[in-house]
Amino acid sequence: MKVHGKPMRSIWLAPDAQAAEAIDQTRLPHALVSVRLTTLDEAAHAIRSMLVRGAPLIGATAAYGVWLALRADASDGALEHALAVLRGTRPTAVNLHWALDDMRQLLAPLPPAERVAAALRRAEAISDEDVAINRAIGAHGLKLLEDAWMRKGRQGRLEVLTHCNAGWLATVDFGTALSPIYQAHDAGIPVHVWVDETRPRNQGAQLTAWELGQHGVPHTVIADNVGGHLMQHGQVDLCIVGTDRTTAQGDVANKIGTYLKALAAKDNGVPFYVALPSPTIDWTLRDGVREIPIEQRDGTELSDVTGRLASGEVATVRITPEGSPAANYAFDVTPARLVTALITERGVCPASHDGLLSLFPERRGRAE
Ligand SMILES: CSC[C@@H](O)[C@@H](O)C(=O)COP(=O)(O)O
Repeated sequence: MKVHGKPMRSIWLAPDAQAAEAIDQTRLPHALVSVRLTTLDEAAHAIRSMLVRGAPLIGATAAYGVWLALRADASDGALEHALAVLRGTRPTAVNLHWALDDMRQLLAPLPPAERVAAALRRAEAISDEDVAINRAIGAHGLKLLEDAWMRKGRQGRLEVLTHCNAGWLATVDFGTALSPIYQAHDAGIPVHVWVDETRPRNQGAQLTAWELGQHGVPHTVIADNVGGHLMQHGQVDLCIVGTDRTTAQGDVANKIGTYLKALAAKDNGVPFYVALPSPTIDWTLRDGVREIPIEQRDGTELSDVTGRLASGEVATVRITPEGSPAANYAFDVTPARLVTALITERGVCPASHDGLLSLFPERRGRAE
């Protein structure tokens, strides 16, 4: 996507080809700065502390992290160590495991002398593939938005609600949930986006609002609890969110609070779409509520809030009483029955095992 008129991705190879560079998302929207990742530890830190975040971008960063590790030591032991370190950074997004399994399959059989160049090539390819996938998700999702706009009689605005950030910042480019929105906006559909603030880390208020603003998409930030009210009053035509892990039967884990939006959508007859690239499908799992590991993060993300003071200084302040413990569940699972359809790079399908197999027939009959 473009920032200040210049094309930009969320992660890229540094011009000197000695590091990966990524936007530091903890600094947005107050500052657009990049961070240089030169070692395995820096890549792992970037994922763990959410300088980079969003399932597809976590996967791409991990792939670069393997390359960075091998530059220091390309032995079998170093490769296994790098994979283990990166695997331990965040538990819910399965794209991380997908990327690491992919890197291992490619690199383990190679002689150590060939591993560094091969790792970089594959990390670059994973990034490029993510961009192509998200463009295709946008094209398939656009048809749904066009249909919704037609159903509305092309009157007023097309009102879309999204949760968290599943835009280009969460991927290498274009985003998943936001990709159809960008394409619809570019096609002249008057889209307006209700942006859930997405406590506690405020990815909606800080990242989605920034992204949409950069692209000129009309949007309004709302507190997380507003969506149900808007849906009851006919102010949401459809919801689109991303996902960090989708099971083989179509259950989806996404940012905490997604489930409540899906319940409200169901109660109000509002279509609830989930956009995902195929590396987000975990074909080994069925029952998302019982089987998907849910990340719990430090309670300070809840008790402390960061923002810009009137002076322009960015500061972090505590909002809860000293001594009150905070529980910080980062994701929840929306059962497939609440999902109207899944939007993938291969097309749109029902959120079910049969639906997914209709788009990914090569998985049929495979031992999960
Ligand atoms: C295309 S991104 C899909 C999800 O990764 C996104 O919706 C999300 O929940 C991100 O969570 P985060 O904790 O910011 O990594």
